[in-house]
Amino acid sequence: MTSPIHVTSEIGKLKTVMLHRPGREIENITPDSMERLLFDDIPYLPIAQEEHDFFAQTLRDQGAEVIYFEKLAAEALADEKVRQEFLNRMVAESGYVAGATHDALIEYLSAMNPQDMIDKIIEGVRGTDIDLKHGDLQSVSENTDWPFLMDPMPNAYFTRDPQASIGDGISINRMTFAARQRESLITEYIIKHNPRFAGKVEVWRDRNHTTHIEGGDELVLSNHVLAIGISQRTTADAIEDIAKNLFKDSDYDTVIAISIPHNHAMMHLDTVFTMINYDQFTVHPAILDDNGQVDNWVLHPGKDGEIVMEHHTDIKEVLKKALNKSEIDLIPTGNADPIVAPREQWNDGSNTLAIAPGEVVTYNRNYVSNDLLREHGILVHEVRSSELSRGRGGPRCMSCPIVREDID
Ligand SMILES: NC(=O)NCCC[C@H](N)C(=O)O
Repeated sequence: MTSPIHVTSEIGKLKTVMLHRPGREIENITPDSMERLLFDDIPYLPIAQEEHDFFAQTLRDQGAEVIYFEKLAAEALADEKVRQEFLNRMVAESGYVAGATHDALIEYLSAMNPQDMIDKIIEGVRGTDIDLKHGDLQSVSENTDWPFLMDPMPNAYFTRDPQASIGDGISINRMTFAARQRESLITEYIIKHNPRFAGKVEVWRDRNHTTHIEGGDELVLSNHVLAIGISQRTTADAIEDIAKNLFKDSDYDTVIAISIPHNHAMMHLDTVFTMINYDQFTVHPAILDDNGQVDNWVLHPGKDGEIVMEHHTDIKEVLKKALNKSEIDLIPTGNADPIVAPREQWNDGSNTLAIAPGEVVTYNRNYVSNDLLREHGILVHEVRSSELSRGRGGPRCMSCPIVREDID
């Protein structure tokens, strides 16, 4: 059976891509909750939506089918029994496994149609949304100075991270911070119950783990090579775990684990390193040492399902060998200027989304990086971002490829 997911590179022409349009969850961020919700400011929602619609239209204009996370979820939850099971798990993962608040949340959300319910869950549920008249000791003891019973999910528009399309399958990710962990529960129901995916997609690693991995760290470099960041969000043991699964059940036989700084600005590998052509990459200079080196480990299948690992530092040589290229062009963010590079990386100047070999979508605000890409022969489609980038993610972060054409 043909899988509805087919992604064997970072650069094959983008045919189908999953987005989430920012909603009221963005306006449920407060100065007090910003840091915990992984935001550095509170975007102005109407402009963020305008910018996101422009991004989506840019992808459509280049031939991509745009499908929406929130719509796929509502379709997946059409069946009453499935919806109840989902709701119980979502309320439990929001901190309520029994008691008056649990029951009131289930009652409140069950009364909605699937689309309204999923929109409300992403938006967040305030204490004032439900009438908790029949309080019990537990609900009285709950944290009443926090206005939400169920936190908003403002990072939902970064559809790159809760899952990753790899080959004809997917990794459904145990994410790192509580602010995002529930997003991949929605992904699980989309893959299991949405008619487009149900029963047709191999799951390389599911979210039922304690070790975590996020899609911003998972780069599909070819039909048998992955790069995975060892980052603030992805642990070495999760990399080994998914590598073992892929080596056993897929055509993937090489994983390049790249060690990057563990901090918020560079929370994923794709905030500092992306593939944009057969032999061209963007790279933030700060992840390389003075000799252009970076610690990386190349994983291959060993005997009896074990993994063999080689340590390297010359990332260009590793990429040339893994991708069978005679030369690799690493294009530095901000033209490696000591002021421009950190500024443009902060606003996701390295986080390009390739929509075809040598053709990318980037934020217009990173004009030094964009001009350098053009000097290296890259076709750059710029999208506006004054508000979207306040969430610390760019075009690659905001998109989950579902289908790309194979590259020769
Ligand atoms: N792939 C990515 O780099 N995604 C950006 C995620 C930004 C979000 N505020 C987070 O910290 O998870």
